[in-house]
Amino acid sequence: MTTSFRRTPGWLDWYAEPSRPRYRLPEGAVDAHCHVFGPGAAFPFAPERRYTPCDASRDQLFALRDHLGFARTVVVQATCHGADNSAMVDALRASGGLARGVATVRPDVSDAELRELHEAGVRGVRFNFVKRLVDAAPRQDLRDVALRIAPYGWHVVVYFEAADLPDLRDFLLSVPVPLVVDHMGRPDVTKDPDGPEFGAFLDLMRARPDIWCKVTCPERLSVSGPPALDGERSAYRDVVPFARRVVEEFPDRVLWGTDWPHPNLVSHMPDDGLLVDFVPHIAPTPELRRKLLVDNPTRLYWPDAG
Ligand SMILES: O=C(O)c1cc(C(=O)O)oc(=O)c1
Repeated sequence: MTTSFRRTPGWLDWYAEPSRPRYRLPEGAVDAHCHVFGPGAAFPFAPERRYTPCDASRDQLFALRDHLGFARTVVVQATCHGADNSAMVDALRASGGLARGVATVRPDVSDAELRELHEAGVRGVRFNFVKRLVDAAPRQDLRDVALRIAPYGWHVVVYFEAADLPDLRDFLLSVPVPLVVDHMGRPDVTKDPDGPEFGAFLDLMRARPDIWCKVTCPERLSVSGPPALDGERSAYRDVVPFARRVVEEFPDRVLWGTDWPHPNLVSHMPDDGLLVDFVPHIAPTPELRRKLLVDNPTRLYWPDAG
């Protein structure tokens, strides 16, 4: 019996025919933030999910990787799969070592499960504080998880909104493993990049040398646009000052990714080829782009590759 899942009303499927980027990605470039969704018939979506996506399979993810010119992939567990990491692990196992993963685990996860996840290529866990996506786990549970994964050398990927940073800051700084912040902590880009809100995020980055930042998801944050559609090679201009600030101040601990298949977008679905052309606007030199796309993600996820 195959379970059929009905997409959340208004769901936007990923962009079917992405352009080729004009910007030619460097050798060894890593898409450091993307997901797989099911397919639902093989990997049912979690009952506690807050949305029901379209299918977005590992093979479709790898085809996009090759189309855009990435060499490697970091597959991040999507909240629609809860703590059932099987779709993500399946993608890692099918990748021939070209994909690493970030899992969602509960505090009672067994050591056998952690070892199996590590063997498959998982190198981190995700703590999600975005209220529309999950009921955030109690802080003590998250601390327990961090202690469980520390022996594996894993890090913690955190997803939060800028308004919640003041309340989260002390907890984040207490996590005893490296942190990787998704989507710059979702700044309000109508505010001043030199203002107190983004300043609080930059201060978090300055507080510890092992806090990394994904300068990702301009399509989620932009108010001004223009969208990465119809050949637009200079998209989401209001996000550029924020991302560029992070890249220039922390060049050795920034990462970039497509966020394909782009869950929960409502205004439009970006052409992933044009999204790649956003990168030169935020990393304006070849050296910064090599750090952002190759050196940093390789050091974090493939430390033995060198
Ligand atoms: O903003 C979002 O809706 C979103 C959701 C997820 C997820 O459901 O895992 O991941 C993301 O990176 C962003």
